[in-house]
Amino acid sequence: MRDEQEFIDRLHARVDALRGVAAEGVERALTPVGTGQQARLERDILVAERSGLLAALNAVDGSLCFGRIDRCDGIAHHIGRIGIREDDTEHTPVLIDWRAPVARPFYLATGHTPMGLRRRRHITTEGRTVTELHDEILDLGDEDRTGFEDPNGDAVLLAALNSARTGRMGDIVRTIQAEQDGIIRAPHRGVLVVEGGPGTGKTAVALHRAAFLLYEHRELLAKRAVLIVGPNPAFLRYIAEVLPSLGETGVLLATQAELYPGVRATGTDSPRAAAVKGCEPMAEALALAVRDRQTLPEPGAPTVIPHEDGGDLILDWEIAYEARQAARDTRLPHNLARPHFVFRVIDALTAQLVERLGADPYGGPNFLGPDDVAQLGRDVALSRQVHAAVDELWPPLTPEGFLTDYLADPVRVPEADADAIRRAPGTKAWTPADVPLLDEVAELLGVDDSAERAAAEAARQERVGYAQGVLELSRGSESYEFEDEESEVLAAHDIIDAERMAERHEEADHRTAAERAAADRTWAFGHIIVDEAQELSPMAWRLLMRRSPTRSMTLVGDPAQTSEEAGVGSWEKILSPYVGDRFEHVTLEVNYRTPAEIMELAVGVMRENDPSFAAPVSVRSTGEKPWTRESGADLAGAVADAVAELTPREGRLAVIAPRPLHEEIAAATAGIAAGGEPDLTRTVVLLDPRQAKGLEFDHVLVVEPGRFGTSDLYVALTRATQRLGIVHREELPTALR
Ligand SMILES: Nc1ncnc2c1ncn2[C@@H]1O[C@H](COP(=O)(O)OP(=O)(O)OP(=O)(O)O)[C@@H](O)[C@H]1O
Repeated sequence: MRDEQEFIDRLHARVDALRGVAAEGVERALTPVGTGQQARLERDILVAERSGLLAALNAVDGSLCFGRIDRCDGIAHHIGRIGIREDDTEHTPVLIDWRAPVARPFYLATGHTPMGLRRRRHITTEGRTVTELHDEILDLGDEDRTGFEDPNGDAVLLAALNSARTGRMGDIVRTIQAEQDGIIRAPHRGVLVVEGGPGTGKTAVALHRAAFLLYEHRELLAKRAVLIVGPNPAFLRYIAEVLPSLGETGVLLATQAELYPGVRATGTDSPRAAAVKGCEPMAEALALAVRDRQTLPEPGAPTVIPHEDGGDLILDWEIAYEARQAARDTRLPHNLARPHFVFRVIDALTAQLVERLGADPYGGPNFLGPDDVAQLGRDVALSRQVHAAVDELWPPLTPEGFLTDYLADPVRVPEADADAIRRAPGTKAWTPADVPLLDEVAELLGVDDSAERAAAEAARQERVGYAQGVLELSRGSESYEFEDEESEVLAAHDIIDAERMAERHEEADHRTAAERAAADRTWAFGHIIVDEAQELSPMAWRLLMRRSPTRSMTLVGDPAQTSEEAGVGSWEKILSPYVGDRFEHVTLEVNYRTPAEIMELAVGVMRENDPSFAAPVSVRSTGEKPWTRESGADLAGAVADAVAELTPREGRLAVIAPRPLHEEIAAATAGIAAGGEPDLTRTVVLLDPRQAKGLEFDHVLVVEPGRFGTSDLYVALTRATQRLGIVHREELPTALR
């Protein structure tokens, strides 16, 4: 204990020193140096790196080192959340990052396959104080004993599983199990699907895989960022601490609702509307609806445009049809093909004008020369009326504007579907299911950013102009100030030209890759991790696949817990359009959360419909049977009583009840956190099954389970790590009776 404490003290002294250096580094990197794109880019990267290092050092402070391996060859390594090196010329490692290959035996070695280890030690610390050691002897011939031997070797795991919950997920880096380690470090570069029942550690594994990939492919992922998609904001808050505790900060966590920059999807859809918006045929419907906006005048009823020469320009069906065909033939998105349409129309109308003004009444060649024709073309191109007529036929569209119109009057879908998704007049808020549609439409429309690019160039020119002014001033002042001196002093204009000076004054972009990615719809992420992947609709998958052109993804989920109607039940169905059958599929089989007694009940519910349903095996049992209680007339009162009984002294209790009962329960139960996004760190929270997805609590009270669908009930029953109670007034589902 004393040896380990000395080591931890030395380690922290080193970390404190590193923290000082990193803080100073950030400061220094922030002061502008050098000129030109490259220098600025390097500076930004440096700032991001140093800030990341600082954040990492701060985040892992609590339990920096958690293990040690002693090899048979006499070498020992301490294992921790991040790697730390000595300040010597060799940069000797003091603490090995858990992700380094050297650390791997810490997770994989067994008495049967010791991987060259003599002993594995788990070190528990509180702050900077060592409080416990657990040793496992792996070389059975070794007679040395430390007195800290753990006879079963799983005391640390069981302590972690039994510990009181805090309302925030913790990392599992101390106790990653061998089957999980294989997934976390999987070398597979494409799509990796991780399937497993409740509590098998899917979320934990996904987050540790993110940390591993950031370590293994640091350079690429620091530039391209990692995106983690979770089912709802409460879940993202629940997992938000895990990666920082592993020393990783540059990751973007988002729900589907946040994946379209500039839009906050605060509205809600009925399950049916969400299902229709999410289904695959929506893509085709939107594509056709965009084409519908490329219209033609009725044959025989052309658009007549008065022109300044006193005559009319006739935009008829033939002209528009040919222009439309030519524009469509470019296969460009709507807004980018539009200029092609416009040019064709202007050409045709100019030809009319040339014909009218320059025609030789005696049948000779046209009087007008190329310059006249060009001038007439410009006149047509500048005519407001021509533009109005063209806009009518091929309007410039924005994704938000188009989708607003579309949802007011959905076309190209069956009547019943149109009824389901039609927005009530006056509704403005976007819903999460609208986000993939906005993205789809943005793709179909394309962004004609020529105006923005022109503006950016104009702004640059302005900066150059300003810099030139400054340099001229300095030239002017030179003759004045240094008039009589034979000075060697270099003036500004001697060492820098206006272009460079302008660049120097450009705003430096100090955002991390994750921040930049969050603001850019067309960002290609280095890796995407999707949790509760079974819930995403085909339209949402289209959006995500656009964000991952390299198809480097980890998808975790459990089809048995699908609650969204739009969710895709089978991995093959989700993935075959994008990667065919080229994806890896692994399954986790052990349930680390739910005790065997509770799991037995939950599995019974699933077997009602599917007698062959297979569930993961619980790693522990508590001896406490779940109980059910009939409430009599006063359901809310019975819930309040049960809450009083179950509320843990330490840890958390969740009441999982159908949404319509929430108001009544919240009113009867003092101190319960309720609402759309309740604070999960409070001792007692009220949730519906969908809010409870992915979360866990020490104790759970399920209310009126007869009202839940099968998969929602399965989710609700599998949230507890210790005790489960059920209160009901209505009849119980058969499996719970
Ligand atoms: N190796 C491990 N060591 C310690 N705790 C673990 C380990 N693996 C999983 N756990 C714990 O088990 C619990 C369940 O893990 P997690 O939430 O990742 O499961 P899940 O498969 O995502 O569950 P669900 O599908 O129900 O959301 C968490 O508290 C997690 O910390």
